[in-house]
Amino acid sequence: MIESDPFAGLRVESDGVHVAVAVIRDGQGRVLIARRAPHAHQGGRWEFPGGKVEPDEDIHAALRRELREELGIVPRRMFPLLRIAHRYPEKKVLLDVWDILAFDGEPTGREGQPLRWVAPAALEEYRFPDANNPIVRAVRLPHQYLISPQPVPGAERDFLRQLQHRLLAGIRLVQLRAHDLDDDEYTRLAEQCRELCQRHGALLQLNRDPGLAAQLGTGLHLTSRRLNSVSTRPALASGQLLSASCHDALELDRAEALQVDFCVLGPVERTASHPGAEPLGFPAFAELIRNRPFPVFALGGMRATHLDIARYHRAQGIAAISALWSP
Ligand SMILES: Nc1nc2c([nH]c(=O)n2[C@H]2C[C@H](O)[C@@H](COP(=O)(O)OP(=O)(O)OP(=O)(O)O)O2)c(=O)[nH]1
Ligand SMILES: [Mg+2]
Repeated sequence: MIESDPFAGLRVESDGVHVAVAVIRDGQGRVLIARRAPHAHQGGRWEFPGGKVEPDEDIHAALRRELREELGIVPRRMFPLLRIAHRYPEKKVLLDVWDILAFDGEPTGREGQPLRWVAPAALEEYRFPDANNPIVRAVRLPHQYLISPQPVPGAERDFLRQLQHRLLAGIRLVQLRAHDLDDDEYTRLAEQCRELCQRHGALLQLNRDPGLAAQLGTGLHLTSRRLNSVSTRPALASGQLLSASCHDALELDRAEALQVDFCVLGPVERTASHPGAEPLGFPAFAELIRNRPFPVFALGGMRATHLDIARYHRAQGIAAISALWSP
């Protein structure tokens, strides 16, 4: 079954060339890439399969046709991933990127193009067109972002034990949110979390001053207040991700200006942790993240069962405290 797009039927508002792009995954989580013909636009670079949407097509028809023509497969289950408007010196494109989770057939390079199945972490080794950077980032991120509850001072061991359980259960992206700890307590706990996360191949985002993340070599998560107060992107080494909390279009604009690697946006649903906040709902969430060149997680009242509806609305996935900490 093909998941429909909440924006299907809407004509593309960009004046760029609308391109259907497929992130095709196999059972091991590897992603299929192809090498563009030498004389094509962006020739010789690696790409995610796809091509231009014809004037009489919607995005699903274009994906089905391109995947049949280029690879000989039929997509069965897909979610929208990102839409990226990018201006090359010679042309503008709007990459409409879809995650293909199930398909029929065995992909072959039907136009003679070399194909490769690549682990997400190895995508960095390939040269893609410049517009593809957000796609590579989204492919490498998981679909669940665990935000820690406030650790009780003195009960750090219980906290770390629970974090380990969650990592063993498959959590791969964690934010240490602990505003109640003083700087020394936070730093000690952050070092222990970093070690645990490293051991499980998970990414850790520190929600503290930027210097600590730089010093410990972790990612950095900006609260919306910090997002609004920093004027330049905090210095982090490559591979250390910058994320931010956003509530509205202005904060998403700021995040975009700082070139964040990903965001959370909410509250999408009513949530016990912020009872006064008016929820956005998924349609407004989808409208706010439309054409943002970075992955966005839905936050606020999310449970694991919201994952499909969130992804249907083009979220990277869900972010949550209690539902992911003690499900
Ligand atoms: N398919 C694909 N196109 C990309 C990617 N990144 C990127 O910038 N593009 C650009 C390059 C091209 O300008 C445009 C896609 O055009 P295309 O050459 O694949 O179009 P097509 O399959 O319809 O082929 P044709 O009709 O031009 O022969 O989008 C990507 O990852 N995959
Ligand atoms: Mg193509």
